[in-house]
Amino acid sequence: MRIRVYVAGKPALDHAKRGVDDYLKRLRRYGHVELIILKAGDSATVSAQLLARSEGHHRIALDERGEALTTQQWADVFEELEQRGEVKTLSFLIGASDGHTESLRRASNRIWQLSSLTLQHEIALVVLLEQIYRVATLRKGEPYHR
Ligand SMILES: C[S@@+](CC[C@H](N)C(=O)[O-])C[C@H]1O[C@@H](n2cnc3c(N)ncnc32)[C@H](O)[C@@H]1O
Repeated sequence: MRIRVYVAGKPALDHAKRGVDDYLKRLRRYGHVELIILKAGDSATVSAQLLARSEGHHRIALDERGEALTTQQWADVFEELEQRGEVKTLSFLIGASDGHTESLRRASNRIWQLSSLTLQHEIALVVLLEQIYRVATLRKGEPYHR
């Protein structure tokens, strides 16, 4: 199962860029995780791009009001989707500064939060990549996840 992470606008904050590069590099050992950077814009434009680019994928929208799961629960969902074998691409969708549109929410398979705090989208991206990395190490029984 491939994992794609969609975000609008290239990370501009220095600390976020370093975090993104670090986790993408670490994730190379664990298979297909791809970051796709879309054109920045308002909520409606970004949500429309996210929907178009993730057509046919299993969509997980990231939203501070979403379902709060533990890292182990994320790993269980990844495992279950892989076992079912129906999902070729799992896509995480990060929204614009005004968040996702209602139609994107409705078209998503799941809506997950990273915390109940509102995060700057580049910070949300770093936290998301770190969790994807943590799940990968957890599933392999590696010591990073303690
Ligand atoms: C600045 S936030 C948008 C905040 C916006 N006021 C809202 O109500 O959604 C930009 C994007 O970062 C992501 N994000 C920010 N905080 C998050 C959190 N705690 N959990 C999950 N995603 C988050 C979401 O994808 C969100 O659409």
